[in-house]
Amino acid sequence: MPVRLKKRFGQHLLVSSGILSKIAELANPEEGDIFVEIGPGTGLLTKELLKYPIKKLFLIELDAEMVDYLQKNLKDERIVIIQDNAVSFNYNNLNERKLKIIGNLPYNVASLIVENVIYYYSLIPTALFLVQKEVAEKWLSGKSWLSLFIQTFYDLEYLMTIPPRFFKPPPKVNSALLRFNLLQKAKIEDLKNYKKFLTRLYEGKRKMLRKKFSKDLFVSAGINEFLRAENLTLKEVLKLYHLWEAHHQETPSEP
Ligand SMILES: C[S@@+](CC[C@H](N)C(=O)[O-])C[C@H]1O[C@@H](n2cnc3c(N)ncnc32)[C@H](O)[C@@H]1O
Repeated sequence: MPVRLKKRFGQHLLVSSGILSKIAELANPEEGDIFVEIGPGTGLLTKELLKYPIKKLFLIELDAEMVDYLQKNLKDERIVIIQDNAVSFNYNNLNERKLKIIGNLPYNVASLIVENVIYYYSLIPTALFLVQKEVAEKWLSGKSWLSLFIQTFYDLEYLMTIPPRFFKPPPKVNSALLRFNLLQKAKIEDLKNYKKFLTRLYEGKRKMLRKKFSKDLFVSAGINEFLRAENLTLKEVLKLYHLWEAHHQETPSEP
């Protein structure tokens, strides 16, 4: 029985077999790999991945009806189906040391799902995500808190654009496939604190830096306090964060 597709779960299934097999290939599945697929839906991409000699494939799907469909239709001893929310999923609970992630993400919560993945970066050397093209461009831009948060840990590669006609039902927008490659050096220990700093820095992007943190912070970092967050490089943001973290500078300067 076919499954009823639900808008609230962002269910736009990728139905082009050529593109599905290309995406699986681009995920670079190797013998012995442990994969996690976020939002497997009816399992079309899942089946492509299972053609490779991977060791295990965890499927995280929120929709109970899809979970039921997968349980009945996908028979492979390497899969573990988990009904859970990828926005808050705890990857440590899988008890694996290394996970490769793949997902044609539900567009309404793609940013939240990716933010959650970043908290587990030390487990995840690489990830492949299909998202709304505009969202991919935002993550690549280096001009939003999440873009900086992602790029602190991962190098992003834009792999391809996929037009609406390859999905069922077709979304209104183009989609983009992005690869995340873990950067060698992790530079941050307290990611929640880093998020707190970044969201404050990028909130009201047009505001000058001096409105957001104490002037001393910018003097210590040698960064012009009259600049705006969107003008900063990742290196400068990290410099500011480490100084802020060390000195707990909280108060913005006087106007
Ligand atoms: C865009 S569809 C992709 C389906 C399939 N992978 C494909 O490529 O055809 C997104 C899938 O994510 C599931 N989903 C939506 N929100 C979710 C969440 N918060 N956590 C996990 N899965 C979710 C939807 O039910 C749906 O199956």
